[in-house]
Amino acid sequence: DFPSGYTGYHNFQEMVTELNQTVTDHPNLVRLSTIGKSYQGRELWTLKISDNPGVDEAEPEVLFTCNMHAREHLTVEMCLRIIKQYTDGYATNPTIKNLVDTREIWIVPMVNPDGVEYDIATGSFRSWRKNRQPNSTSTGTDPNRNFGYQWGCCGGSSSSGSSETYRGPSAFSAPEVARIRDFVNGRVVGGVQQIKTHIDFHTYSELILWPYGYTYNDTAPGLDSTQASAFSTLGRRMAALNGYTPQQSSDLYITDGTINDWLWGVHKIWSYTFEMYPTGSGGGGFYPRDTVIATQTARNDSAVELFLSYSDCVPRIISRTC
Ligand SMILES: NS(=O)(=O)N[C@@H](Cc1ccccc1)C(=O)O
Ligand SMILES: [Zn+2]
Repeated sequence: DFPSGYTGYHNFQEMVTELNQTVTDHPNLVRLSTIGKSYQGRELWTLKISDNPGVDEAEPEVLFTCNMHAREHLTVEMCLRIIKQYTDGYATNPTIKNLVDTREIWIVPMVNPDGVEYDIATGSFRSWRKNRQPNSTSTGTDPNRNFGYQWGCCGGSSSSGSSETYRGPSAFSAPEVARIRDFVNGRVVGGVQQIKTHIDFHTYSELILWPYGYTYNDTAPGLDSTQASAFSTLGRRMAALNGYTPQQSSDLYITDGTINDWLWGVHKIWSYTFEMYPTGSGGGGFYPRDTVIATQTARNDSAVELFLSYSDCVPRIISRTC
């Protein structure tokens, strides 16, 4: 489990308990489901937040994913913060009520539960990143290099099983990644992808990133200059609210097989990565103490609210219609 100084972070069971409590507290606003199992058989729990959550209403859908990388424990706290804000806040905050009434919000708080539990199993952090799936030479596939858009195309991942950025033997070889694929593919209704926007929360560096990661070019097949402008405008507007640095993800380094590139490349979902606190190892790197959780999750409240407000039509932010 988490060592002293870190007990405020949620392990897998504590996260599940929190989700179950939310269902108890807000039965008319949420539905809890699983999109399948991790490699070791842990459920990939997913919470839907909306008015009439038992009905698929003709409303834009938004996806939040967290804790894809095991050691990035602050991110499950970010997903739990969003859950709390948009359920507890429903009765008292008209802005939140309007967003919940007019959108369907999907939250996967722990994409990589096996990695999370492995990282904390001994009571001392192991700096584990990947999932816990064996490979030919070692253990672990990096879920954020295993998605099937430009998979392994461009030197943005590794073919070595021991590497922190091992892409897997094939796209979607990681069960956790395949389950996200299946869930998103399942949201194509009448030929139209219902999910319009997505944020994947990571740590650390305090950045807001947008596609493509596989190329340095601002535009590329499937991403024209107008779309690039919408991505960067919304990214910059959110960064102005949380103080992170906004940039195309390849400005950081080239990556291939990321969730962002697949969601945009295949589904045209406006997909971002938020790299959370701290900026550098000075702030505790991957392991800031639990005393920062409240401030560093609330720090994103207004950015998330702006994001949700544009989730019906992101190009509206540059005065375009959808
Ligand atoms: N969280 S992190 O330290 O792993 N950094 C992320 C950064 C990242 C995230 C999404 C697209 C490009 C780059 C990574 O997957 O390498
Ligand atoms: Zn990460």
